[in-house]
Amino acid sequence: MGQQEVPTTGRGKRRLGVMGGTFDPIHHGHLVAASEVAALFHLDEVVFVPTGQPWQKGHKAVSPAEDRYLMTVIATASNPQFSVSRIDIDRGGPTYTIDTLRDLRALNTDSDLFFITGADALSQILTWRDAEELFSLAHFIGVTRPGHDLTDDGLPKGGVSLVEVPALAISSTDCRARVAQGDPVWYLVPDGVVRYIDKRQLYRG
Ligand SMILES: Nc1ncnc2c1ncn2[C@@H]1O[C@H](COP(=O)(O)OP(=O)(O)OP(=O)(O)O)[C@@H](O)[C@H]1O
Ligand SMILES: O=C(O)c1ccc[n+]([C@@H]2O[C@H](COP(=O)([O-])O)[C@@H](O)[C@H]2O)c1
Repeated sequence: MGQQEVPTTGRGKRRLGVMGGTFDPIHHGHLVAASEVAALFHLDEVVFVPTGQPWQKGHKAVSPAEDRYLMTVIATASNPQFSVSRIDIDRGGPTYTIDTLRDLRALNTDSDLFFITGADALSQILTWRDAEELFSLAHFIGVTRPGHDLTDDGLPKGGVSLVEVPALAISSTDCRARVAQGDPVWYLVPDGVVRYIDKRQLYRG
């Protein structure tokens, strides 16, 4: 892992990383994964795409999309390689990565796409809508995450790379629980996100 061959890009094409997530809230696990993959895969940019309605999290209450979007903007603003897209929020309805990738390809005809996903999400990918078509739209990069096995079993050969990233045992679930209990989330999420959670009184239960 980490030493895998970097897939080549079409001639003259930009290399655009895509980091999808519910980001409720965005934390340093997300940011380190994106930064590490950007360096290893020579990406020109990583676009963070907050979900509109994450249909597989349907049983859990999710914060308003605008709050998740703004926290993602705050967290990524200082990195010139990072940007944030509203496409999944503005499309409306449940979020499917097949739509994310189709839309991003249409908007970025000069780019090859690299979809970044943690080990937990990668292990669920065959349950996603139109799973078999996903791999024709982007190269998938699975990253290690503490507590989860990283494997490409059952996934198309050549469609997925597996990468070891610095282990950060941080989850949005844990951040929300900490805020609800009055515990600090300093240094688990960027400072501006701590301030935003406080200002908007998110996760107070
Ligand atoms: N600590 C981490 N290390 C590596 N990848 C991560 C980490 N946390 C999240 N990811 C990956 O980032 C993407 C978006 O994750 P998401 O926004 O659902 O965060 P989460 O912490 O898993 O949230 P929740 O706890 O609410 O389920 C997913 O592909 C997920 O696997
Ligand atoms: O396409 C799907 O059916 C699908 C199902 C579950 C998750 N995803 C995507 O996986 C990414 C991480 O999702 P989540 O719910 O773990 O925050 C995000 O980009 C989601 O849109 C996609």
